[in-house]
Amino acid sequence: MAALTLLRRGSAPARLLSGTLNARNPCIGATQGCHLRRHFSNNKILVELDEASGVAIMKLNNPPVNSLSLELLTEFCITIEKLEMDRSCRGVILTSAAPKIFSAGLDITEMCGKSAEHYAAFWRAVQELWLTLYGSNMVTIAAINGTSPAAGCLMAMCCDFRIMADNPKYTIGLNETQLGIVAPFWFKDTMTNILGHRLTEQSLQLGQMYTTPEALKIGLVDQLVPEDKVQSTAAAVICNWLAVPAHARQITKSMMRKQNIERLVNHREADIDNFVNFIGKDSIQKSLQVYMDRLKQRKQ
Ligand SMILES: CC/C=C\C/C=C\C/C=C\C=C\CC(=O)SCCNC(=O)CCNC(=O)[C@H](O)C(C)(C)COP(=O)(O)OP(=O)(O)OC[C@H]1O[C@@H](n2cnc3c(N)ncnc32)[C@H](O)[C@@H]1OP(=O)(O)O
Repeated sequence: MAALTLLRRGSAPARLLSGTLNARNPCIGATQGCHLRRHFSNNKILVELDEASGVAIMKLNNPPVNSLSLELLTEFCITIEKLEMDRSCRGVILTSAAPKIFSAGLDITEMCGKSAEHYAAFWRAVQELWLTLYGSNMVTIAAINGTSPAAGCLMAMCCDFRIMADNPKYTIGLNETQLGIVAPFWFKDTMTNILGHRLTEQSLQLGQMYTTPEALKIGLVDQLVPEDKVQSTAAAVICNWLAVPAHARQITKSMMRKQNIERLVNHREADIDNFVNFIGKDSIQKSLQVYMDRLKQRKQ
């Protein structure tokens, strides 16, 4: 099921009309203390939905580093789709349950020593995550409470606004070339829409990981806050976004993202074939193995 919410759902006005929230200030219920919270979780995603504010906090919970395994990717998409269908939910704050790591990106072990069928299923799930999150009608805020390489950075870039913990140890960026692999065109397109062509080219070629002040300076993140203020800032920011008339905001979001989304939708199978051919090459498998070995050696 291709999750192309922004394109395929003509539901913005319906969602707006059926909302239980104050149209001028959707967070007003929350500030008046009428909290109705629903918790639900899959194995690897924790969700707390505050029906008064219409905001769900979605925590990645795949220790130790929130690597995006096939299982996590699948759960992620199911969760977003479930929230998207839930009339009491209008915004999502995406964050990590793991201390110091937002997400280590794709689970490299899913891309090593497996069958072509496995690589195809894995890549389809990665595409689905991007289509679901980038194409979401909901307001999405990334509360980046730790380091966020590669697909971790991609998830954050899919959101409408990025708040990062101002910790000198944390970094963020698309580092694929450092692993000897290549960020696909839709990773590139997502970054280009945020940073522009020149900076994206440089960033991707170098596989650059940015410190938090660097990320703020180039606009990869929108706001830096002390670590203990990440969640409260995200809650305040999402209220501002939810205060905008939903149908107008959603149509605008769709207008800005539609081209990129259509490009992947129209080339989805070719992109999977490319990935399977690329990742199955002996030289690429060797690069990934060397990278994993280095990661493990760092600890010794
Ligand atoms: C022509 C083009 C056509 C098609 C496109 C082709 C290809 C595109 C392909 C792929 C795109 C991929 C995007 C990605 O997301 S790749 C993943 C990139 N991720 C990284 O580089 C992060 C690597 N990890 C780290 O840097 C660090 O682990 C850390 C900074 C996130 C955390 O550091 P810590 O010191 O806190 O923790 P560690 O001890 O390093 O790690 C703990 C544990 O976890 C394992 N691990 C870490 N990251 C991953 C990962 N991404 N996948 C799987 N496993 C990971 C690490 O090895 C440790 O395991 P052990 O405890 O030693 O068993």
